[in-house]
Amino acid sequence: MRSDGSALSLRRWLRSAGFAWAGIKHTYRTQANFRIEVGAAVVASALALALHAPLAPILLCCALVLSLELVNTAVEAIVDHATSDFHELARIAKDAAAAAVLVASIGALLVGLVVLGPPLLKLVGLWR
Ligand SMILES: Nc1ncnc2c1ncn2[C@@H]1O[C@H](COP(=O)(O)OP(=O)(O)OP(=O)(O)O)[C@@H](O)[C@H]1O
Repeated sequence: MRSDGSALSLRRWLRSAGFAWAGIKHTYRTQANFRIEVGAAVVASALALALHAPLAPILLCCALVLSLELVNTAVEAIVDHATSDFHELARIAKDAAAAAVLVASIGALLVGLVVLGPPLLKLVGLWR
């Protein structure tokens, strides 16, 4: 009985994960910014590994920026579905969602500079 329940929960979880993966694939296909952010995440993570810098803050920042880009894509889709007319509330929703990505990206850039900057400067001999 209990194992049946666990199997059902796992199947539900896998089904939800499938929908989520479809959302990631759609965003990657349609949003150039998301592709750039994925590329930046790969480069920053590889640099952290190569320079033996802390990986956790880099991964956390990448997850935050990519998640907010996914939410931004969702907001754009909902707004476009709701109206094709120009509307002040539609503008506010899209601008605020885009601003969330911008704020997270600036934060991620600053964290990247703080975490990766010193080991990079040491590597090129500009930091003792
Ligand atoms: N229906 C609308 N009503 C009012 N303003 C809108 C509407 N649709 C878009 N805008 C304005 O135009 C801006 C750009 O909208 P758009 O949907 O092109 O977003 P985008 O960030 O360029 O999307 P994408 O990344 O998919 O190209 C919005 O941030 C908003 O200011």
